Amino acid sequence: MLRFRLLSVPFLSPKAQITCSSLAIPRSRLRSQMGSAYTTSSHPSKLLFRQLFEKESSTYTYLLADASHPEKPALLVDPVDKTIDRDLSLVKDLGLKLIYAINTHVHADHVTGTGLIKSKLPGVKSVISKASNAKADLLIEPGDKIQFGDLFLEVRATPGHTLGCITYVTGDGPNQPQPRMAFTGDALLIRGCGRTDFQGGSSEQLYKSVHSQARTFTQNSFSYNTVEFQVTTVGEEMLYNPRLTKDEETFKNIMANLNLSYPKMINVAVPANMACGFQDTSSKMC
Ligand SMILES: N[C@@H](CCC(=O)N[C@@H](CSS)C(=O)NCC(=O)O)C(=O)O
Ligand SMILES: [Fe+2]
Repeated sequence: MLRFRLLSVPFLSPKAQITCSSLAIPRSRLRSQMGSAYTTSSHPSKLLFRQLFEKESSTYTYLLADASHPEKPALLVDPVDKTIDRDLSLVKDLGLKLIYAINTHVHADHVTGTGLIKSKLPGVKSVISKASNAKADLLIEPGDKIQFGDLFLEVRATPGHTLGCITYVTGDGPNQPQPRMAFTGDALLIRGCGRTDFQGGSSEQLYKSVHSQARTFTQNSFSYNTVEFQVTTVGEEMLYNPRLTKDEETFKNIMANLNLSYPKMINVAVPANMACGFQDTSSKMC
């Protein structure tokens, strides 16, 4: 049974909103796309969804909003410092009200934009897991529910890539988008998974957390991550993922022998991301 703790934000009405957009879309086309709700089945969906790319780190940010709500509340998942102006410009163009800037984890490959967003839009709340030990306005825990308009994201624990990694999952129930969408950060990648040799990483935890969460989804639920453009499904990964389809011991052996070089930003990004991306970690803005 999931424990839901509703996060309250003073200016947010009981209904919430989300929206997303790709950088590749010329600004002139954005307004015309705004009216088309993201829908993947005959089930009516109010979710607008955009995937945004940051080319230096090759990472993705997701913008989600409840387009049917009068205030069009929105949130950004894994914003990058370098692309904040672009993201906020898009939020403005689409007539959205950004209420949350959320991280899946303390990233090693880019500096988060959550602090910069707060400095430009003081009403926005930064969000990260309590278990990450990072600073944010809202320190979420598994079972929490992040409401935006009539839509919400569930908070699921998927630790193992780093300490306190979270997967955010679109809500279940009437008027929630179907199939469900999971924002997995770097926990589950397409035919891969996050490495486990960073802060708080554990191949045992990653294996267990991804498998236990996967069992709670239908096979056609979507999985979006921070480092790959395409979407995959939970069912596809449970069948074809070359790491996670192995038994746990084989998985641990694979993960112990990846021999990957470290991301070039790691020594800057990890300390800054403990405080919303600020180099001055005593900043009051986080
Ligand atoms: N040398 C690469 C390193 C890329 C890398 O470490 N990617 C991370 C996700 S970003 S924290 C990862 O977990 N990769 C898993 C994998 O199997 O590749 C670089 O410099 O970018
Ligand atoms: Fe990562």
